[in-house]
Amino acid sequence: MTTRHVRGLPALGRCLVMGVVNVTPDSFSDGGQWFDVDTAIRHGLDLVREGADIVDVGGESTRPGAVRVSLDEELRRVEPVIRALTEEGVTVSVDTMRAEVAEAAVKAGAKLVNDVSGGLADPVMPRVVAATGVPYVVMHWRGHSRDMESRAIYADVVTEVAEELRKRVDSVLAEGVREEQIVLDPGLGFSKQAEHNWALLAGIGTLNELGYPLIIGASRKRFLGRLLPDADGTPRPFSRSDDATLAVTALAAQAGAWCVRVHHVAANADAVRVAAAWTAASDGH
Ligand SMILES: Nc1nc2ncc(COP(=O)(O)O)nc2c(=O)[nH]1
Repeated sequence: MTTRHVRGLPALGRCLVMGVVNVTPDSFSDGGQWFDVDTAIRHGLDLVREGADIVDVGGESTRPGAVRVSLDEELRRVEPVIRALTEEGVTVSVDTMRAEVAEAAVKAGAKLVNDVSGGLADPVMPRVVAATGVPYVVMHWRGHSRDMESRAIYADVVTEVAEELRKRVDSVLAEGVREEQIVLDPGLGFSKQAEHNWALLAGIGTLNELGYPLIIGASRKRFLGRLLPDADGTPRPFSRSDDATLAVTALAAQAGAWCVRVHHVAANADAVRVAAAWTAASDGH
């Protein structure tokens, strides 16, 4: 699945690396660092130099408990960054749940719409994505940040997430989105407890059986910190979770992820190449 081509996006025979530029004051893992437009643009270019194949630009924090920003504020944050990075030849995705932001982002040059709500937050989104024709990330989601944790209840998380993603795919296809536009994402950390995230990572093969490219977004998330607590039991902070992210990247790439969404690009760009070399050698046997 890692070599699957998604229209308008690089096809490199390996898992792609999507670098994150959160133009927000409050994202959980890097809130505020790239809130200034010029800083965000420079950071996006740095990520490409580090090896990012795609730069994901988001203007609204999706961390648990986050309060939504206005449409105008989200547009103000992302549009200039997307336009400037596109003008520099960068392949840009827009991380948004809003159809109007997605439409403006594609007009500014975005080549992929990354919708953490999978079309549930804004019912107009699938029609807008259908009209633009760009690839569309349908992520598994069970509600907005403010109360997503109350919905983290599963009897069999892999089966249920796969089934709910299948339903979202059917719904967006019915709105005119084409099969070849769809990319799926299990939504690690979104209405999931740590054990659910690990089960979904172990279930990448099952999720791939849905038949669509898969993005994995584990970078710096809390379940990694909880796995690696400090001596006093304190979960490792996100700022020191890049090494654990790297291990997930290599394993996810080898398990068949189409793309990983990460903050620290350079090391993860190495990890996907290691996974590709290892897979190529094992395929040779
Ligand atoms: N497709 C996709 N998009 C996402 N956007 C934001 C976050 C939250 O993490 P961040 O605040 O560090 O960006 N996670 C995902 C994810 O897992 N998958």
